[in-house]
Amino acid sequence: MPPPQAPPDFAPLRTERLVLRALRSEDAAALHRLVNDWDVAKTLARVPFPYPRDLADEWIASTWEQIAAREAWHLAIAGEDDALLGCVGLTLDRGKGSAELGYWVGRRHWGKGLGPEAASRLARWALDDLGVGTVHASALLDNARSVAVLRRLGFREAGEATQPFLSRGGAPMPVLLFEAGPGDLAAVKAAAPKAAGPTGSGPDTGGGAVLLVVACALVDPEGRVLLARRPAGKPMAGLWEFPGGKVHPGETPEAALIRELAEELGIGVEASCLAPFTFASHPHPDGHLLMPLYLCRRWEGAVRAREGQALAWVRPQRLRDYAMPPADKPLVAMLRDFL
Ligand SMILES: Nc1nc2c([nH]c(=O)n2[C@H]2C[C@H](O)[C@@H](COP(=O)(O)OP(=O)(O)OP(=O)(O)O)O2)c(=O)[nH]1
Repeated sequence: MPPPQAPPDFAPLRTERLVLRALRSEDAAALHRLVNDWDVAKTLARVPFPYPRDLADEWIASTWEQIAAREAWHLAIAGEDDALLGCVGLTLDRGKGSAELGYWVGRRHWGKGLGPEAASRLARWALDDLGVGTVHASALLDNARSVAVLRRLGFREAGEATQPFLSRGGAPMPVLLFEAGPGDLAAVKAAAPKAAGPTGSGPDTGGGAVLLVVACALVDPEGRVLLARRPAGKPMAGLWEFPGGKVHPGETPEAALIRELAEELGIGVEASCLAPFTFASHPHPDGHLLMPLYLCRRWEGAVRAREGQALAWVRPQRLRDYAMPPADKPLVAMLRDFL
């Protein structure tokens, strides 16, 4: 049978913000641009780096064959405007009645939870519509963010393994294995704050989940405080904030902050150098924000913007010149008095 020349007739899967559809020939240039990026490729076992442009065309055609043969569903993650944001894939193991799930999202679209949103939709489709009993997934052992995402989706840890990574020239890399059955993912559906939407968990109802975010005022030897600007595409983009982020399930606030400071600023911080200072408690679209703020004057390495965010070292008296989220207002006043 000649290979298919056009995308198969696959009924797209939809999520709140995304469409998961068959890849098209026109996606090749965007796919190449997004995946030919070391920060994306390094976490993927089956993607070479650098990624040749021709491979994008070949890969897209091969996904059509796999869908037609009902062997694998490698789909485009598309936004509301149909633009390609990343890919999510499912490979069936008919013999075992299971499927392997994987996904990646282009760097410029990170930080919005798009990968987990796509992955959980495709995993549910595998369990509900394809009828597999187990969905497997894996993450590099040192990729704390991916590991936390899989746990948050409801995946259970199922051991460790070593897997060759094409992106690293075939080098064997330690990975954590995960699996989920129908019950696991159903539980996540109920627990995911974003899936509940603003109606069920609105800030003023008092019934919403508490969103635990940790933040840090890094203070340099001149007494200036570091602010970071929220990048375009994130909620509250353009506002200045204290570096930090959400506490993942199973993490302590200190561990979460150490992880965020390493990811965002490339610095190493000891838990003993994080001094609890105060906290913010404020309504938030995803529930109710509870944000401990730590002070830190000692860290390892030079602060640099690892996620393309603007950074500013600001004298306490000038903090009020920077537009910040409403939750931060009382924190700024306390810092000004204290420093
Ligand atoms: N880091 C930080 N977040 C703040 C501050 N003030 C404030 O309202 N927030 C809010 C903004 C966000 O809604 C939330 C932090 O979530 P985030 O999306 O930045 O967290 P994250 O880095 O874990 O990102 P992601 O994985 O969800 O993309 O807390 C602040 O000073 N620092």
